Amino acid sequence: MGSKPLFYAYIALGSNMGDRERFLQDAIRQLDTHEEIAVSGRSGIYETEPVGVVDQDPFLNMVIEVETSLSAQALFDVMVRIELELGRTRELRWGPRTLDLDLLLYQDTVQDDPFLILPHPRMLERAFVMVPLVEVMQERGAEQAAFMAAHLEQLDGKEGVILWKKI
Ligand SMILES: Nc1ncnc2c1ncn2[C@@H]1O[C@H](COP(=O)(O)OP(=O)(O)OP(=O)(O)O)[C@@H](O)[C@H]1O
Ligand SMILES: Nc1nc2c(c(=O)[nH]1)N=C(CO)CN2
Repeated sequence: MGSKPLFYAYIALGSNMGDRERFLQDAIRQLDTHEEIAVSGRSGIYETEPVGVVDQDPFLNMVIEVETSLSAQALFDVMVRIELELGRTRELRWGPRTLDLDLLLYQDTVQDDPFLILPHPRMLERAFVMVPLVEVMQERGAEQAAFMAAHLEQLDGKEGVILWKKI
């Protein structure tokens, strides 16, 4: 990534259609292949109950940490392109999807552009995001790990209950 400054970001991945694990692994590989993105940490993969539209198959969810020289918007653009390439269907909000990529955090950026809100506006309510996020942050010794862990305790598994940790 040359001599450009590097930024940290956390990305949530979810899939509940087709070969779910394959979609997650392919998305990670595509992100890591980008010359300005390096995947620097990953959580385990969790199977979780669907939140929102509950009458759908369980999800696999995980969170990765990336180092990037891209801006938040440029990183998000890459994520959207990967979602489209891996064939995500977008018919129903909170409905089934082959691959969903959400940008949770980009450094300590706070912004409310409706196309890219940071931190992700619903992350603190979702066990399927917070459990793997805390796991990867603690592993990486990230600055905000303790803050996120405190939020996780308050969550008490209300939304997106973890069914089991797969890997
Ligand atoms: N931090 C963010 N990460 C991902 N999408 C975001 C973010 N901030 C705003 N958005 C916007 O949210 C919109 C809806 O995203 P998406 O289709 O992934 O929703 P969803 O996955 O069904 O639900 P949710 O947003 O609750 O996860 C997109 O148009 C996207 O631009
Ligand atoms: N368990 C779980 N439920 C969801 C998920 C998800 O990733 N995991 N994604 C949704 C749309 O963002 C809606 N509901």
